Amino acid sequence: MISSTMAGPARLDSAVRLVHLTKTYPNGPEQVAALQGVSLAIQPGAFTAIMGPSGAGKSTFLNLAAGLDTPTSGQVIIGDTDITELSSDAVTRLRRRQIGFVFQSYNLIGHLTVSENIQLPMLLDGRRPDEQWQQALIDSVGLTGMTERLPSELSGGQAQRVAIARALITRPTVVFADEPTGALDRRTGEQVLDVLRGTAKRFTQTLVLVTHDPQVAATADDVQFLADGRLAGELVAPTTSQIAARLVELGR
Ligand SMILES: Nc1ncnc2c1ncn2[C@@H]1O[C@H](COP(=O)(O)OP(=O)(O)OP(=O)(O)O)[C@@H](O)[C@H]1O
Repeated sequence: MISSTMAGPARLDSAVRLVHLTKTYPNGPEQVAALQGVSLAIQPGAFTAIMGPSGAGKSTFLNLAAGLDTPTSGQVIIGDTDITELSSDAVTRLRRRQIGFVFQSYNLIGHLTVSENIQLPMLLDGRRPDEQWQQALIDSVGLTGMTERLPSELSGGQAQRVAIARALITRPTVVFADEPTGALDRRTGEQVLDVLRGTAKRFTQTLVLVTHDPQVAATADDVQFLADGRLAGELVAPTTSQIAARLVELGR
């Protein structure tokens, strides 16, 4: 699973490795230190939840780890590639091939059908979608028969299933999800989480998920806590109440 002590030099068996990662945002004349030296290694196939109080740096962590944003200093290593050494075009290519990202707000393209939305990452990468794989994904996330609908004709849960299929169409090695159940009611959120976790397991993908919800985090292999931009402990296979207690300590 994860260990912050595993984040030292060269470990090729990590799916994602962060080394002394920092991110500082300008805020008028001041600077906001959103991440302050985070080192972490995540093993292939692990399901890791990231938790912490509001403003702790969770989204920043995820955006940097997924190559959506660049760190102020430190390294992000996906497989055996240090993406902080790549050009932005090369990061985009690597992201399109190895990384899937699921946002809280689905981020579907309104005038494209379900099927077209799912195919988009392949088309943007100049590749033809594998029809068998696409159908397997559609069936796997429970969208059979809905492929010609527009996003406006979907419920929130269905829209998030489309976003999950879109994240997986490129067969990424790592899937990052930022509050993927945050906009859904509990029952729909649980179903969407089952889909995300189930597909990640079936296709041996590493899953890194930011959540505020202790029940969601309790389904992970382990939970990493962030507070004030720093790692603030780990719980392996925790219960919901252990997670809730830790969040209270951190002043959620
Ligand atoms: N683009 C930005 N410009 C300036 N400051 C930012 C920017 N993005 C994030 N921050 C600041 O960095 C810190 C960490 O933000 P981040 O969104 O990563 O926290 P979070 O743990 O995801 O919070 P939440 O749970 O509320 O979503 C906060 O103080 C935030 O205000």
